[in-house]
Amino acid sequence: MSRLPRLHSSPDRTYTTSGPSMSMLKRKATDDDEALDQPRKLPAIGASRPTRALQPSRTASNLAKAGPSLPKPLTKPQAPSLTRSTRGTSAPPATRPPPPTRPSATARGAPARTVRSVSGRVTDDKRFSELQEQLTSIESARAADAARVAQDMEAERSKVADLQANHLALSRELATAKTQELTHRRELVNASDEIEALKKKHSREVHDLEMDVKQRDREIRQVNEDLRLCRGDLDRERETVSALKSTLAQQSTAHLTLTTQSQALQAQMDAYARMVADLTAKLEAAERLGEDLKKEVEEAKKEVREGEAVRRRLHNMVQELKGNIRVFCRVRPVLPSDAEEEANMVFPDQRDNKEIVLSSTSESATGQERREVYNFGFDRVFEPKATQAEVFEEISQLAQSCTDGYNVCIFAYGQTGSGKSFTMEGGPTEDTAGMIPRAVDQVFRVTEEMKSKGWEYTMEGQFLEIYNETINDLLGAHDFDKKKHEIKHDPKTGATRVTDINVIQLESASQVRALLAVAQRRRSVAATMVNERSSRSHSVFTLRIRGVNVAGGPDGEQRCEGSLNLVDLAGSERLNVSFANGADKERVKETQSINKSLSALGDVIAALGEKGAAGPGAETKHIPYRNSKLTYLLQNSLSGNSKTLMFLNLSPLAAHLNESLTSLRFATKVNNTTIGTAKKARIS
Ligand SMILES: Nc1ncnc2c1ncn2[C@@H]1O[C@H](COP(=O)(O)OP(=O)(O)OP(=O)(O)O)[C@@H](O)[C@H]1O
Repeated sequence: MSRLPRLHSSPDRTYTTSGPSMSMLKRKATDDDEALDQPRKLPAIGASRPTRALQPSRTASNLAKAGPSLPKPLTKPQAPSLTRSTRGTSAPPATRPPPPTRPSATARGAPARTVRSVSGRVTDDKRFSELQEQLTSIESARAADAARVAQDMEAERSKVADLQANHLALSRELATAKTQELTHRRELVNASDEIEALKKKHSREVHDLEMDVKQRDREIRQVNEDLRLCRGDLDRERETVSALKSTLAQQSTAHLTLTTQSQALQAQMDAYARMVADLTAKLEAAERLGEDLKKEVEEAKKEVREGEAVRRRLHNMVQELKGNIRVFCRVRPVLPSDAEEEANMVFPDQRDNKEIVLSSTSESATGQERREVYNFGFDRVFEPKATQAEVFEEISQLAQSCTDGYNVCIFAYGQTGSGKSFTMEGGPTEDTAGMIPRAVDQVFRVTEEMKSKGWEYTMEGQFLEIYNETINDLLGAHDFDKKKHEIKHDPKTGATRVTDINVIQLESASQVRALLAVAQRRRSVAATMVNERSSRSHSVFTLRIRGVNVAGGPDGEQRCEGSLNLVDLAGSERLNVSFANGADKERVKETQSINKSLSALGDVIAALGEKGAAGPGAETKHIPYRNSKLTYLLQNSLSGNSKTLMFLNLSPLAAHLNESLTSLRFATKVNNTTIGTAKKARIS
């Protein structure tokens, strides 16, 4: 607010010339005018200056002060008195020479009085005219002063008028300012309220934002965790995809043929194929001929089904003739990493490939060189140069049996590093793919073909390992399976179930391969002195297959259920080979557990052989399946209508000769065993 000049509140205030001069007032007014443009401080309402008494005007005082220099105001000039007593104040000063003594009238006579009176009158007239002049000048000075005073008065009046006008304007301004102040105060109050409300709103918003930020932080942490898991999954998926890609590349040119089927069966099959073609042609013709020929079509269909039943019976017969338990021996090639000497192994039977002969030389006590020769015969012996495709050719029909409703079990047995995993799982390329992926491919291919004969199949798979007599799910959600699994057999259906194990519906061969890759990574692998990445557990891949034929299959059967168990056994080496120093207790425990389960497997096979040899009536013979988790799990695949194949994998190195001989003797025992109804032809 501007600092306005304080004005007397009373309208009748009298301004005197002792107040601020005009120029000051003007300057002040100018300052005030300028100040009006600025924010001003308004005077407090009702404040007023103390009223001052009206002062004599400067002109009057000036006049008063000019006393000594100016003649005193004059009274009206009077004629001089002729008597002393009538002498007025205008008598000449005392210093004046005393007037001549007047002679009395009697004494002086008239002429004397007349002289004296004329001279006095002349003096007085002179004096009077001087006074007259003084008076005139005084009066003119006074008139001039009066005019000046009047002028000053006029100026003061106009100033007063200006000030009053100014006062009025300021009063109005004050009133306006008050109104504005009130408005501003109201606005201020409103603004304060608004600010308060805004502050509250702001603090609410800040609080909300803080909560939001915390929520976002939590979400970010969650998202980061998800991201980490996703990255882990992605890495795993990438590995799977790369494995799948390589597998796919292998499969693109894979060509598997079934050549081990007997000539007779093949001829029969061809005949039936021709017959099916004829019947199909007849069927088409019959359909064209209409309703009358439907009966013939039905008969033709029946013949097709009967043909399929005959094929199955013949196929089964061929398998049974080959023996329900068979042993294949496979020797791995010498690897670039093998530093040791090669063992002496020969394969004399080049036509049927059923023999292997090992020989060793040692020095006798007498210093003579002693040569020992060991001759073994099996259903088939594969030399180191045998390819995966050649090996699979021999087992493909066995794998196919599971689509006909049989339980099939294929083992790989042998010491660590002898090539079990290579045989069962194989390498990443198409050529090196092992028995499991090839068998799975074949099963899917066969089930596809069987669709044309009315069969619809569903398949499911599980993959587990037995490590230290504990079952571990290889297809579980996590790398380390903490669940406790139990093996349950259904005596009515002969089905085997493992509790809490992941059983996955299988839709395609590639899906199975992806699962196998995941399972393979999880297998318990530990370092030993013999093989850097030695598998110290038994892995069991089980593929269960269920077929439904609504129209009825061979022999009118409408359902069949089979299983394919592919077992990669842990290394069979003896304790003292792997752990000569016995330092690693965990490894010693592993090996003891492995040896226990492998000897339990041998015992079960031996007991089954004894039971088979005893013939009918030996049903009650005890088979020690429960002696190990492995034999208990495979109980239904080692007896009854099951078909069992054991691969004996051998190392070609001389350093492993003793282990190889131990394995060969065990395999011979198994090979000499007869299980079930079929008699195995012995060739040794
Ligand atoms: N037929 C073969 N052709 C080429 N390489 C082979 C063959 N058999 C085995 N190998 C190689 O020999 C090495 C050992 O084989 P593998 O791991 O299969 O032995 P293993 O018996 O399964 O051993 P473990 O008991 O430790 O699992 C591997 O490097 C494998 O690739």
